Amino acid sequence: MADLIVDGGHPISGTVSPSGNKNAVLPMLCATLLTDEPVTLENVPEISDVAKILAYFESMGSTVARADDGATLTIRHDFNAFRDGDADLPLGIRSAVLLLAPVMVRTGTLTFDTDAKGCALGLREIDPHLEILEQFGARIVATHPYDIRREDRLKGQEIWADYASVTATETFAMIAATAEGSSVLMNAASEPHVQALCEMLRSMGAKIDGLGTSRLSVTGVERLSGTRVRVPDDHHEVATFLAIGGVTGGRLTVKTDITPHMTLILRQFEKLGLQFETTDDSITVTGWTREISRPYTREMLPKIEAAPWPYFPADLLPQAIGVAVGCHSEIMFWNKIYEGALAWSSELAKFGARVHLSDPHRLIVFGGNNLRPAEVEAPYIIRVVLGLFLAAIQVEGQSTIRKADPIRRAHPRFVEKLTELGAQVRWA
Ligand SMILES: CC(=O)N[C@H]1[C@@H](OP(=O)(O)OP(=O)(O)OC[C@H]2O[C@@H](n3ccc(=O)[nH]c3=O)[C@H](O)[C@@H]2O)O[C@H](CO)[C@@H](O)[C@@H]1O
Ligand SMILES: C=C(OP(=O)(O)O)C(=O)O
Repeated sequence: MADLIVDGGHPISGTVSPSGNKNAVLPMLCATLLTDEPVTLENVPEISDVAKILAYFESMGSTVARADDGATLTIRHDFNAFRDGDADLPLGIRSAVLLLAPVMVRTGTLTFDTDAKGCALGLREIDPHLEILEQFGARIVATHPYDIRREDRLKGQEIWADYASVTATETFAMIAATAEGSSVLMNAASEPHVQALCEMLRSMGAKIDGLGTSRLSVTGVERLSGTRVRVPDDHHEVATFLAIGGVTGGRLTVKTDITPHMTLILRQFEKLGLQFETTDDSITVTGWTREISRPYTREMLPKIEAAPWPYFPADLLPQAIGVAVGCHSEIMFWNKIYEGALAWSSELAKFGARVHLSDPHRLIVFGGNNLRPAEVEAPYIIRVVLGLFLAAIQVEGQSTIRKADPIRRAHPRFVEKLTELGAQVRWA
């Protein structure tokens, strides 16, 4: 495990381009299994989760060609069955669960023994995925390890999910695209990455309606073709860079075409005193007042709530918390999704921040802290490393974030990009 050494208190200014969205590229890579034709993906981030999925493809005999820009991949699969011993799905990443649907559609057989655990945010269940497979007609023959099979083409279904799950919605879309007849998913997730997968499937010939809403309807087609598509920029990374620029007193511009997806995200960071200017292809952080916006309802505690899209994303809550520790007054953070995503907040006390974990979902950050550099340890949660980084980078002096490696799962060249913008930060 590697540590991040952060020399805080220096303005980070300039212009930066964000990477492709990890949570978009992973389902898009998995969807390449739905066709025998080549698929080209542009703006692919060089991250360890992508490397694990590509290693799995190559172990199955698929070809992966990388263009000179390093970010354009052309993938072609020609296996249609597992050979003995080849069926190990990659472990240790949540998106392993996204291989289940396309492998089932492609080969008719699934054997695996993984809980597809990702970041340590609480229980990461696989039940919604298995339920969808079963509802479309696959049979669970054995569990732990799992042996799941289908005899015929999967059959279209109307499903009303318990909750709007990102990866389960992606599983649904990948199965329904070529299932017989029509399918509907109520309580579908609608995150930008879910929309990106559905747009990719459409460009392969799938008939999908309801993108960006909670009702996805799909008319199954016999086969999907190859395509060439671009992975969207990562809205988590866009917001993170802007926050880093703001808390260091810099003026930082992020070049991106995803400003329409950033409206609520920027509004929540504005509650923390960050100031932005937006154009069609860029967002600039221009200042940080440290003042939390006061609600008109004077008795109410200001709050930022994270929930499934179009709410503020749970994967941005740690970064918002990392900004809030430097503000002048108090604000509550409410993670409506995960029951284990806030325990790390006790590390913030080492910077001199005062926080109170009200229950597993709600955290109050008190303002007016006299922050100091600290040595802290990150849990296995990508975006918490960024939250701790935001606390460290705003304080003058040297801080250390132990076990910071999880950011390599989503944010390529993070340290290099920040160094180019004037940050004093390095791996150790
Ligand atoms: C590879 C990938 O894309 N990972 C993302 C995906 O994970 P993932 O798809 O695993 O997350 P889900 O959307 O399934 O939600 C995770 C867990 O939250 C709980 N839950 C969720 C929604 C809800 O309304 N009620 C509820 O209880 C469930 O216990 C569920 O197991 O979406 C999460 C939520 O945006 C993000 O944090 C992850 O980065
Ligand atoms: C929680 C995350 O990832 P995963 O679901 O892959 O663990 C994340 O991307 O912040």
